[in-house]
Amino acid sequence: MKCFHFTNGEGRDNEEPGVIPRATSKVSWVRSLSVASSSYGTTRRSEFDSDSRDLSDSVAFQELLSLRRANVLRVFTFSELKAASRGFSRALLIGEGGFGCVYRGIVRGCNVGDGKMDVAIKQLNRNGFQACSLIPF
Ligand SMILES: Nc1ncnc2c1ncn2[C@@H]1O[C@H](COP(=O)(O)OP(=O)(O)OP(=O)(O)O)[C@@H](O)[C@H]1O
Repeated sequence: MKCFHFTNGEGRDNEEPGVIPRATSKVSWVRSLSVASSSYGTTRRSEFDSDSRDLSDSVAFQELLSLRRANVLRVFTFSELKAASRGFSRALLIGEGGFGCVYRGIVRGCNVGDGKMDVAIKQLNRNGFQACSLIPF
């Protein structure tokens, strides 16, 4: 999983937001986000298999860079991610990585399909950087 730290959307060049494309992309509040996917809304579970993951992450990173350049990225607030995962419900826990737990969730208002998207949301450990991440599921 790639992690990008940023502050308010006006960050340094090396601060890449982990976001989903959307027509409007104004940022009012952000935390650290991360994203790993090569195809929004159509991520296959096999992308998390060890052999394909590095390539998948690399493709996703390049895609995120081009989306950011096109200014069609949307940053989700902590509240949105919390709501999407029903308050980081243990019932929606789908995994755990070195930096925190990953929850399944649904975000709305995306510029894909019916506007709803299944995502994986990582909540970083409080002992590290307290933040969330969002990954197309
Ligand atoms: N997009 C996703 N779709 C489905 N399951 C996911 C997704 N992302 C993560 N998971 C699940 O959560 C687990 C932990 O994922 P994570 O990316 O946090 O692992 P990691 O790379 O080892 O963690 P870290 O980057 O914190 O070291 C995965 O093994 C997987 O089971």
